[in-house]
Amino acid sequence: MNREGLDLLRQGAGELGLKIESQLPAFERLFELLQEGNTRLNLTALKTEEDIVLKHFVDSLTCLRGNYLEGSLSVLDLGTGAGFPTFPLALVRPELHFTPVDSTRKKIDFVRETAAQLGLDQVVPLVGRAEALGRDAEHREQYDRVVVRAVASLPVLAELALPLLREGGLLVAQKGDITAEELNAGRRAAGEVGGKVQVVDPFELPILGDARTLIIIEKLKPTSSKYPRREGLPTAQPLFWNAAPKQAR
Ligand SMILES: C[S@@+](CC[C@H](N)C(=O)[O-])C[C@H]1O[C@@H](n2cnc3c(N)ncnc32)[C@H](O)[C@@H]1O
Repeated sequence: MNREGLDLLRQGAGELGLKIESQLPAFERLFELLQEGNTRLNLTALKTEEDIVLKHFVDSLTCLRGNYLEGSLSVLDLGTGAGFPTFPLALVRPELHFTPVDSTRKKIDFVRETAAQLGLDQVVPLVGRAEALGRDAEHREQYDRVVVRAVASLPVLAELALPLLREGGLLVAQKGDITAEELNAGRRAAGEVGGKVQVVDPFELPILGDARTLIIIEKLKPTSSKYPRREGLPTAQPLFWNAAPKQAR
């Protein structure tokens, strides 16, 4: 990473109230590994240094707003892709235990190799679909937190994530500008799967000013064994919502 990239990272993290001076070498290494991985595997659409620093690293760190990820918690990252938000969060919060999950094996292979290169023993990746893990006793109702960035609309996320959370656990969903319709469907879906939307926190991405919303859903009671529905259905037929299923942010 060049000096401009490091300055952007320092500044972006600083705007979030984070001091990351001692982690900068690890972020530089992550940047290199991501660039190598992109050349080999075409992992992410973001390729410029500024985009990777601001839209992957700083954007992932915004999940720390509101202090919902403090302490020695088990955190499942649903649809981690090339390891986001897991890697930036794991670098600045080493006490968190991460299970980054993705249905694409080549992405999880990359996440595993990268975690090993960065010495992040507390990051243990898993290939799988959230629908299957949510019905597997080894994973159902086992996690303190589910974090998610850029995977699906809020009603889909509620159905996929809430079965994985223990009672009292939180879904921390980092999204773009959310419409009233999506939020309304998300509230109803959360109720259906045993949760409640507790916080809707709109904010701007540091430096770029892009609209973001951090949504916190708390799991209040066990999820009905009806959920999650079979693979693909939560996305194809989102609970309480007829809008385009592919909307990710
Ligand atoms: C747009 S990418 C986002 C990746 C990453 N969270 C980020 O912020 O860069 C969405 C990822 O979610 C994964 N995904 C989508 N639905 C999933 C499911 N039901 N279970 C597991 N992974 C899923 C896809 O394979 C893809 O890698």
